Amino acid sequence: YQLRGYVEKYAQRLFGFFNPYVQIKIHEYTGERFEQSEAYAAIQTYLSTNSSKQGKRLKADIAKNSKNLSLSMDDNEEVIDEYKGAQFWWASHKTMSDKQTLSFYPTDADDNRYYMLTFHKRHRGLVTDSYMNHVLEEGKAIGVKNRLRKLYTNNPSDNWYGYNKSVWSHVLFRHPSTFRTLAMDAEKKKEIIADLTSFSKGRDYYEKIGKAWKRGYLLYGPPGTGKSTMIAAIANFLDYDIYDLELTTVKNNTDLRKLLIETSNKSVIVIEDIDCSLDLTGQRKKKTKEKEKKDPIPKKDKEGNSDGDSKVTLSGLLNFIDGLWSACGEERIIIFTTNYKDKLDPALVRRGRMDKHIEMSYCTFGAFKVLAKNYLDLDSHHLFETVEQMLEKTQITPADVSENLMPKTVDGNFADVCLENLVQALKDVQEEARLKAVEEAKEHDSCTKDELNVDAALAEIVTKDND
Ligand SMILES: Nc1ncnc2c1ncn2[C@@H]1O[C@H](COP(=O)(O)OP(=O)(O)OP(=O)(O)O)[C@@H](O)[C@H]1O
Ligand SMILES: [Mg+2]
Repeated sequence: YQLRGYVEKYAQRLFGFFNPYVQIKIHEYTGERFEQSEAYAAIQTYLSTNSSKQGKRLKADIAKNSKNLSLSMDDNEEVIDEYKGAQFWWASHKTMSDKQTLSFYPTDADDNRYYMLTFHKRHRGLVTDSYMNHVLEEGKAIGVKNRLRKLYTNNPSDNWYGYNKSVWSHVLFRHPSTFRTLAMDAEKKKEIIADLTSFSKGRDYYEKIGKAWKRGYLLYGPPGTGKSTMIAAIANFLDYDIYDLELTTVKNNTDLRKLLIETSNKSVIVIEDIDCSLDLTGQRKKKTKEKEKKDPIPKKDKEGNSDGDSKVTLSGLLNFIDGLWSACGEERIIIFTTNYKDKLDPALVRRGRMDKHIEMSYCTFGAFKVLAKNYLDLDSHHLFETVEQMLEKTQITPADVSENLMPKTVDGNFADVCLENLVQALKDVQEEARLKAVEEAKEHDSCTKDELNVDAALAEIVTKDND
């Protein structure tokens, strides 16, 4: 053995002297952990694009968390990669382990796979400076594109230490909403898409300006105007995971922070109906304390629990979004939705926390045209003009419009029927609004009359008193 060791050592030295090539080995499993090394996985995905074109013997498999069948090199195959004019040879090898022991947990780790990168020694600088990073980043990016996306929800804080230890649980995220199907004015849509695109490509920019790579969106508008639909469209557009945070089940600020830490990069963190989730209308903490002083018995919340149930405070939430901890990940979008923007504390929606405020409005003609195209495959119709005129004066949500555009009968030309239904619905809404306005006017009238009466009565009393 000793002799063999010596011979190998010197033979390699001699060989190295004449051999102009450098080799780098990347093992599949490293160290004690039986977990595939990140570098190996990234290289595998990177090479899969190359090897599926060049390789003759390939392996097909569905990798963990991936939606596509991926092809990779079989053992002892080789592919050539080119980068900045230099050539790189990648080969996949396997060494059988010479351990004679039986393992309790037979894993793939027993036969050691590795990639061998070979390149000319004049490219050594290129490899250490940029090629390796290029391979890893590209590989990771392809991996992210191929992965199955997930929709997470937070487990109630109470369950974290029991049987189910994780703070988030997930299902696969499949929502068909896209920006194409989202009903909205074309201009506004374009602006949002541009904003998202520049965000997702903004790694260097955010680093340059010294800001954490995250962005806050506030979506506000009446129910049924497409806020949730927009969130799904954003996640689909950027290929991000979604974390749907249910604030009412988070016990306190520390737990909130823990949830934040456990989120992955490239994700959308959503808090829906932020105005209902917390008593954020109470402004900052000081004011609630003042209230408590006046009102020493703890108030009960909607479910009848006493105040101690969720102790997430406004300041806790502010820190969640924009505090020091919020920078512990990157490429994250935080979205709040609300029906009443004015109810929210200004500190919560200031720029930097909620960078972009998007109003989801009642259906406009532009939005209607998208719906008509989606639902009825129509670009124009003689009723469009009527609809346009009516939409200008009517407040109807895209949800109501789309309901009317769904065919309910099979007979007849259903585009005509649907549009007629819609016009009728618009008329109904207008009539309803008119009646409401009349009623309000009446009420207002009687109120002012009552006030006048009270004033007169008071005046009478005062004069009597004076007398
Ligand atoms: N802008 C829109 N584009 C396309 N579909 C829409 C749009 N707005 C609403 N819809 C349709 O109406 C339904 C309700 O929309 P959504 O759930 O997004 O409303 P929301 O604004 O989140 O309401 P809420 O405030 O009650 O949560 C969706 O199923 C969707 O199909
Ligand atoms: Mg919603």
